[in-house]
Amino acid sequence: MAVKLGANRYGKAETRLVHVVRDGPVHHLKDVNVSMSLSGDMEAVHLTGDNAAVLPTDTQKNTVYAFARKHGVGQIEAFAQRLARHFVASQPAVRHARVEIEEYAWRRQGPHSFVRDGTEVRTCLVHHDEDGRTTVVSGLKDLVVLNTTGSEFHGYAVDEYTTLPPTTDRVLATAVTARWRHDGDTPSYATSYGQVRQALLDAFAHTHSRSLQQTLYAMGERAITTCEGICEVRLALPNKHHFAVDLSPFGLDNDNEVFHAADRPYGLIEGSVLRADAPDAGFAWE
Ligand SMILES: O=c1[nH]c(=O)c2[nH]c(=O)[nH]c2[nH]1
Repeated sequence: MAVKLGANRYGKAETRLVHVVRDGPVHHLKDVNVSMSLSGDMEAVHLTGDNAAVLPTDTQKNTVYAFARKHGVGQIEAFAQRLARHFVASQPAVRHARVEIEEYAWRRQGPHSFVRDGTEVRTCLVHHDEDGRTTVVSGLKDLVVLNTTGSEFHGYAVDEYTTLPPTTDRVLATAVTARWRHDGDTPSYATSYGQVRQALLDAFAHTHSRSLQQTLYAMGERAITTCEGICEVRLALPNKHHFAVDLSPFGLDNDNEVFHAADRPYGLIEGSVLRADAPDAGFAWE
């Protein structure tokens, strides 16, 4: 039977880097998790055990630390591009690099004191290939938001297994995972991040929701129409259900005041919102 090698990539996953910039008595902190995958002419290592084309994943990890020392970290999108370009430019067998970074936020408490800022995580995904094509996707995850009213869900399809009561007033809560694709030059990834995050929050807070799907579209639309340089937003919104507790056994009413915050199962609403003339995504999301 004829067998051949299919798609493959390799790299160091989850290099945890904490970088302290000592600016006199005032220190600055970056806390990131870097994962990379390299691909290219890797037939020999798989088929014959010839490792000549393989830059060890251990070296990749060392490069992350060395680059932090030499160039600093800065915006994660820029750090990821520096790493991706380095591997494609310096290793003849490497034709494509994929670098994914998560950044954990620390809020300043003093000149050298910090407190972890909630659960929210900033993310990026960068691809760079030997033809000089670079794609940049920025994002965030675990941004937890909740509206205590302004959310309805009724008029849905019904069959013999439907028991969900329609509602015109419910709690709407989710942990936002959002990723947005840049097309063209984004002058400042820091500014862009703040703008998109705010657009997502504004749309969540100010949309009178008839479904989480409608809220998802409003969030993506707000980001695309108000933030320069992004052409597509992908969102994943778990519906963190809040069920009003039946307090009638205790002779108590419950007018949407006491809820059971259910953990699982949860509805998972996912979708992409694009500028109508968005260019082809190529390998950006891979
Ligand atoms: O906003 C919602 N969308 C759904 O698709 C759905 N399904 C469900 O049971 N509750 C909800 N809520």
